[in-house]
This record gives sequence, C-alpha cells and structure tokens, in this order.
Amino acid sequence: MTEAAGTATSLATLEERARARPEAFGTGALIVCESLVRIYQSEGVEVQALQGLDLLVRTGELVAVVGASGSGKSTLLAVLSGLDVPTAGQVRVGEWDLMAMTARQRVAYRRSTVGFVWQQTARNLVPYLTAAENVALPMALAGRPRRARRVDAAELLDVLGVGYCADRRPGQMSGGEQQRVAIATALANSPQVLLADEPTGELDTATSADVLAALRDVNRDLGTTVVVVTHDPGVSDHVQRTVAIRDGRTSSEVLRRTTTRDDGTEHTVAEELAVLDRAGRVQLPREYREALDLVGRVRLTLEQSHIAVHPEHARTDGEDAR
Ligand SMILES: Nc1ncnc2c1ncn2[C@@H]1O[C@H](COP(=O)(O)OP(=O)(O)OP(=O)(O)O)[C@@H](O)[C@H]1O
Repeated sequence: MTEAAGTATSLATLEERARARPEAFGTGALIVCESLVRIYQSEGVEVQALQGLDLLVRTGELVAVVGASGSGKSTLLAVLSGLDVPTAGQVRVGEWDLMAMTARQRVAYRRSTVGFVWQQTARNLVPYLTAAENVALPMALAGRPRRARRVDAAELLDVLGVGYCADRRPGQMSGGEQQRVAIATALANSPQVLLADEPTGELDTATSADVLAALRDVNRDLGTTVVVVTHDPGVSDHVQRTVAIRDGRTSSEVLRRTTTRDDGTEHTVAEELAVLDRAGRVQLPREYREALDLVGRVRLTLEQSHIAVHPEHARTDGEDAR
C-alpha cells in the first residue's frame, strides 16, 4: 500500500467514526433537561425534589407529566418556567440556558418564551379585569398597540371557545371558563411553550376533560408546545405522550399512536415504556419486583434481543432454581 492510500484509508475511517459519534444529548429538542437535581433545605433537612431527571420535548409536542404527590412535578415546572434554579444539571428551552440566565434575561424569558397556567384560578387572572382585559394585559406589558391588543385578545378568546366571556370578570365565569381564559392569557404573547401546573385540579371530571381538550386544540391549531403537569393518571387517555415521574426522576412513558387498519378504520394503541436514563439506569415497576421478590442484588444476562433480570439466587440457564 502506498503512503497516500494509507492516509486516505485512515482519513476515511476517522470520518466514519466522527459520523458515528452519538449526537449531543437533546440535539434538536426544544426542551432539554439533563440530570436535573433540585435540593431544598427545610429546617436543616435536605429534600431532593429532583434526583437526576432527564426529559426531552420536541417542538410541537403535547406532553403530560404525571406522578404522585411529592414526586417533583411542580419543581420541574417551576424550573422550566424560570421561577426556580436547579441545584445541578443542565436545562435549556430553545436558545435559553436556564442555569445561566441573568435576572434581566429571566424576565425576558418569562415574558416572551413561556406562558403559564396554574391550578388556582385566582392566581391566573386579575379579579377586577374582564376576560378581554386579562388577555390584553400581558400584550400591553410587551408594548403592543391598544387596537392590536383588542383584536388579538378577542381572537384568542374565540380560539379557546370563550369569546362570549369577553366582558365578564372571573367571578362571573365558571371554573372551566376561567381556566380557558387563563390559557388565552398565557398565550397572549405567542410563547413557544405553554406550561400548565394542575390546570384541572380544582375542576370536576367533565370540565377537566374540556380544559384538556382546549390544551390539545391550542397545541394542534397554534402549534404551541405544551407541558401539562397533573396527578391524574387518566390524562394519558387524552394525550399522545405521558411521562411519569417517580422520586424526582422520569420512570416511564406512555405513548399513544393512532394506526389505520386494512379496512380504513382507525384505532389507538397505548404502550407503556420504561425510561433508560443517561447513566443506563432503568426503574423496574414495583409489581414486577414484588412478583419475583427482587430486592437488593439481581443477576443480569444479555440475550440476543433483550436483557433479562433474575433474582440473585435464580439459575440463569433458563430454568429457575428451586
Ligand atoms: N420550597 C420548598 N422547600 C422545601 N421542600 C420543598 C419545597 N418545594 C417542594 N419541596 C419538596 O420537594 C418534593 C417535591 O415537591 P413537588 O411540589 O415538586 O412535588 P409534586 O409532585 O408537584 O407534588 P404535588 O402533586 O403534591 O404538588 C416534596 O417532598 C416537597 O415537600
């Protein structure tokens, strides 16, 4: 082999290796949470609200985040909304590095990039302003001219199906109407991301379904990326992607896909997947652990198409020890 040919070969090999190198975590995602940790100090006791949470959300997705009380859902949303800063990890929304923003950038981020809807209807709307005035308020703060504010506010209320509430104050509307006006208000400055923390927490089942449907409409019709936090596991029946948080980490996801049968009819399939984190950790569902009495150490074997987990004292040649 000539020297030139040898050089060409090694260059090609290097190029191939470079191409094969995995992309950086979160490349192409709108929201990137990587190994997020949030530790609170409360009366001398440390509470780890987030314990290395990874989450990626692409532009245009609607994601529900579910989990038991205390699992870290609200902490995650407070971080994404720019209200709280994690103790460690990386968090990015669009171009914004939320770990490294100045106070001024934080205000700009909260005004332009994200909109929020909270559980408490009273926290979302100013009680002495009408629905139209509430929606127009963030537009005024952003310097939008009065006439444009009026037109855009009316249009947003129509999109949310509450145009008829334009001249009513929050006290003159039902809980569901107030939350839909709150969504319109959160969308006033066309944020890329809408964050909703238990927006249906104070509503009955039927009204909750309406508010979730409104979030779906906003996601589909306006293209806004939506992250909605709820303790209601039933939400996964209404959205395509549900991320479950357990002990401050993403533990599993339910994905719903609509497929078309040969006869043209559509049906939806929901599949629950465990989440493998960046360090290779996966959380085994409690039912599985209890069924096989898995505690402490387990034995892993690599099979051709899967990895098997055996109780420590089981034989791994296909036949369990008695
Ligand atoms: N400001 C704080 N100071 C101390 N501990 C806190 C603080 N905020 C949250 N925590 C603790 O962090 C953990 C996660 O709380 P977080 O509110 O994120 O959970 P959650 O899943 O939203 O719960 P819920 O559904 O009850 O609102 C809990 O143990 C909580 O007590």
